[in-house]
Amino acid sequence: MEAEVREPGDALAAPAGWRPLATHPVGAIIAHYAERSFVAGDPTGQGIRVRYAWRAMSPDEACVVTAAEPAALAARAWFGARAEGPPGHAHGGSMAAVLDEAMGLAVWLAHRAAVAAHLETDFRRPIPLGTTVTAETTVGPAEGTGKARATARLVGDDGTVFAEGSALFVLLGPRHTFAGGGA
Ligand SMILES: CCCCCCCC(=O)SCCNC(=O)CCNC(=O)[C@H](O)C(C)(C)COP(=O)(O)OP(=O)(O)OC[C@H]1O[C@@H](n2cnc3c(N)ncnc32)[C@H](O)[C@@H]1OP(=O)(O)O
Repeated sequence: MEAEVREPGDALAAPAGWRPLATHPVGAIIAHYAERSFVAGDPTGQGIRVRYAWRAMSPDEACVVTAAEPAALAARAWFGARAEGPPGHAHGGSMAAVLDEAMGLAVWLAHRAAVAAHLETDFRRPIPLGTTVTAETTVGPAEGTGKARATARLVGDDGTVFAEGSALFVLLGPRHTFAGGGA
């Protein structure tokens, strides 16, 4: 039997100073993919609900990237009964999945479409089911032949850091085969 879990209500709304991802010219395209994804693609389900947001960045912010109009990406994420791992708490895989997708989409927004090549996660505190957290991301500049590093953390509304992630993304080019696909 699934645990009784508090619904997020308005808690998934963009934080103050942030706007829904679909209102950003590039973000609108990215949001289209997020709507289909395993992580954010079930906005009313009992697993993970994720809503992305962006804000403009000033050129002197630490994680400035190469986009013409630098933008930061964050997410509000809620963990429901189907995201359960330890009793009453979020599964580590669900936390890592939120970190992975938030970092990935932040790289898409800063650079271009990319896939994770290497992902690390530190789990700092268990997330009680029914909790809404903010996924904060940073993205570094493009490196080498086309890769970028990103970080993300899941932060509670009281400032609790539940998990931290870092990842290397490979920026997709003509030699890659990720467009389309499926059976
Ligand atoms: C809604 C949208 C979702 C957003 C996405 C969310 C993120 C995801 O979950 S993506 C899905 C999970 N990821 C995958 O399935 C990727 C599977 N892996 C692959 O397809 C390939 O290994 C791929 C594309 C990452 C790299 O392949 P390829 O481009 O041939 O790599 P390659 O040329 O060897 O390496 C490119 C660079 O990356 C580096 N690199 C590649 N893999 C790694 C790795 N695991 N660790 C460290 N460095 C690596 C290489 O050293 C090289 O560096 P440099 O440019 O300095 O020489």
